[in-house]
Amino acid sequence: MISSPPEPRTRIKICGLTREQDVDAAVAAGADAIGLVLYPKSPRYVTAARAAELARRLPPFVTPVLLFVNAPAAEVRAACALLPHAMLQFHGDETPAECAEAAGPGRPWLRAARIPVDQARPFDLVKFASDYSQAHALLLDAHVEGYGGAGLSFPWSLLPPSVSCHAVLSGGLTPANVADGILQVRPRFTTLAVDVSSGVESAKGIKDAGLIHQFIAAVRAADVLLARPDHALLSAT
Ligand SMILES: O=C(O)c1ccccc1NCC(=O)[C@H](O)[C@H](O)COP(=O)(O)O
Repeated sequence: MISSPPEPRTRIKICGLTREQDVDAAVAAGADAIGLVLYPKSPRYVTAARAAELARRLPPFVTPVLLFVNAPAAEVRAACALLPHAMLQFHGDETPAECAEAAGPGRPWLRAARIPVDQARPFDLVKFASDYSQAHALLLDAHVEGYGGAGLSFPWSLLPPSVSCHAVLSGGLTPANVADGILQVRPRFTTLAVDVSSGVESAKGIKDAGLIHQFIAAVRAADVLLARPDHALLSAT
């Protein structure tokens, strides 16, 4: 059971960056983390060397996150050697033991929980959180072909009322729906961050600085609402 004080602001990860100007735009807008996709089948793929080049632009306290899909542990370790401060995101079918082995001791990792968009297919998130209890947080994403980054949401209402873990809401978030997502989902978890890729893009792997700013402004607006003592009433109406 994790017990943390309430988060004053929602942390934000912008995922799938491939260009210097997009890293700079994410930082300028106030992102807490950037995601670099080390999955060769992704249209947002970057090599580990390119990821390290992009991550060198980051100021202190903005975290690079390396995303893998079913990569061998040796490949993960080799990338970590180039980006010693990176966090990891396992977004495939990795077991808890495979995640722990690839990350090695002391390096924090996120595990994607790929939640069916079809309401008829049950997904036991409480059991998943227990199975992946060594994860720093669960990243809640829609179960899509190609593993992720498809811009599709899962039905947030299907999430259990209470799960004792840190969570990152993702999957089809946009400047228009992220505030609603935070209001609906944050009360169910120990803390909640958000993650976006497609919703701030003009094309796959090409981010739009204006959309990144709009997305982060919408998150901040949700934070202001959540800080109000009557926020439960507001989100119910
Ligand atoms: O971005 C990809 O191409 C990708 C490929 C394989 C696995 C995961 C991938 N991306 C993950 C993400 O960008 C996010 O963590 C998440 O899926 C949200 O993506 P989006 O729905 O596009 O906002």
